[in-house]
Amino acid sequence: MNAFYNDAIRFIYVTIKVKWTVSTDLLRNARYNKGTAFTKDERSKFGLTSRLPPVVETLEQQLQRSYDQYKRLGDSLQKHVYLSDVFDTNQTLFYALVTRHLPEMYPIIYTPTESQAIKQYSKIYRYPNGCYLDIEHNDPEYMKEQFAEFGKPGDIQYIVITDSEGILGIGDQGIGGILISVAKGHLMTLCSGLDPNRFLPIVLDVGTNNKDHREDPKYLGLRKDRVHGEEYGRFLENVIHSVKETFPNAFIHFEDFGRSDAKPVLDRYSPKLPCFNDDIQGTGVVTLAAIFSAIRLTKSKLNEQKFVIVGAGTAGVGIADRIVSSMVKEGITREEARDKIYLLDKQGLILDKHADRATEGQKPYLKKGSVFADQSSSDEVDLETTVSTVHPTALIGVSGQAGIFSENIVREMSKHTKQPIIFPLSNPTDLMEAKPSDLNEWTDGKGLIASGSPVPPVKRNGKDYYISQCNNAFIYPSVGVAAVLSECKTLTEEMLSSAADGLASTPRSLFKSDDSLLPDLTNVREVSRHVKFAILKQALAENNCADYVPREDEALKKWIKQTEWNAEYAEYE
Ligand SMILES: O=C([O-])CC(=O)C(=O)O
Ligand SMILES: [Mg+2]
Repeated sequence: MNAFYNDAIRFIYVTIKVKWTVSTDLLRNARYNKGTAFTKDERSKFGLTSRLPPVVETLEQQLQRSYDQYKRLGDSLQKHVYLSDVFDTNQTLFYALVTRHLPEMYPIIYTPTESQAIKQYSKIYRYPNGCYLDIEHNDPEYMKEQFAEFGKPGDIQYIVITDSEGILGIGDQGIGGILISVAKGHLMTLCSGLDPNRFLPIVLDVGTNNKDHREDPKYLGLRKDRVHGEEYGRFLENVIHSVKETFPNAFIHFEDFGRSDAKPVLDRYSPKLPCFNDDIQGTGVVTLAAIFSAIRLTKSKLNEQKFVIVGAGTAGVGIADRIVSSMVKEGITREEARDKIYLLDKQGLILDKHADRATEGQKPYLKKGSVFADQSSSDEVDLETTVSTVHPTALIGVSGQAGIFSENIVREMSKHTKQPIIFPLSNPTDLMEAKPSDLNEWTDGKGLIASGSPVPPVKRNGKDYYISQCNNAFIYPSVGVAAVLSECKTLTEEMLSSAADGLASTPRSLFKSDDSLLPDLTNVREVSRHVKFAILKQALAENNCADYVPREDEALKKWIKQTEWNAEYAEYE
């Protein structure tokens, strides 16, 4: 009797406790929370009835309220914080809201507002955003335990890792870099349908040399000099090893690593496991796709172009390498292709005499200083001299130097080429190498312009010129999801080339206007299906693809669409 009584008490206690736990879990778990959209039945089943106002709403009604709240906010950073709160409380509502207002909210959750949020991370911090690994815990066993908190082996499919040294064009941001990993994940879902619950954002805190952060009493990361060299290498090796042990099928995306580590890290891991560097490969591929569109408009060939690339870091070298691969495919030698590309860093054109300071990635592009000896009064060859000597057909900026494409330079370039291709790609907006409206003016409307951050159309002489956004966001979500779907052993060069071809050959109906260089953001999901199709076809041709991937074109197209995650509420039993 006594035992029965005790059991009964325990039973009641456990039931209540379970109910209590479930209700708070459901409301506090952004993945499952539906807020006011929990049905009457669910409310009563999970003990939520008195925890919610009585009216049951649809997702549509919630979307309207959220959008009204969003509209009432003053500046972009406030809007960013608001959307982060929605994400942290109700993931379905977040993705449904941003999907509906993508062109408006994309610059808020991503570039350029993201850069303000990263700079101010420790000030605006409210809620942890992913996985934080610091170099003071440089132990693979510890790391595996931490990763296991985020899921079982099959749970995580896609991981974005940053070490925060080269965030956008704003450099070392320490712990705040977690938000670039988070933002990249949001776009994976919005643009290409990755299940957000299969995604893990990681920041590696190896210290920061950013004085502002180090001196900020609110700073949330390690207050020590950034670690480089062997210790850094061992730390990264432990991280990658532990990731692969815990989540063997996860694809790894490296983001915003510093210029000295980005390429060596990619070279170390890309032959061994499925991984990708967005700044080198993503920016390279999307820029090449925009170049393909531009030369289609100028009715010329890639091999007939001469490129001046300003900014010789990860993105600059990545773009140069991608152009070279395509030129080689068109039939010239690697050396001939490299001769057509002029790389400049902060000091100017990178010349043979700079071999000592050049990174491995820059070395193939060194130019003979003697060619410029007569043109330049100093030892260095600046951008103006390079442009007036070389007469480039394309000028690409990934320098982080606002305004470096000056009126003189652009007018000089325009004298020698009818439709100059000019891409100021530095992010965020205030770091662009020139304003698209100025470029349009200085080229008399003839310039084929694309920017890294979104800008409104340029209005001139009664005409609207749409400026395409040439941001890696047009490519990495498709590359990433295609790599996950294929379960490829490694991401090959040919798969990347097929991504550029896939993007450049998307149906013109998905572009804003005839002279747009890249498709319109509103159509990004549709565009991404074309790109994924191209990549998966290549993976199939290489036998680098799981057995379950359909072999036949129509079945493959259908399957790609079916695998996308959509922001809809599920019913709970
Ligand atoms: O995040 C972006 O907008 C593009 C990018 O990778 C960068 O600028 O580093
Ligand atoms: Mg980046």
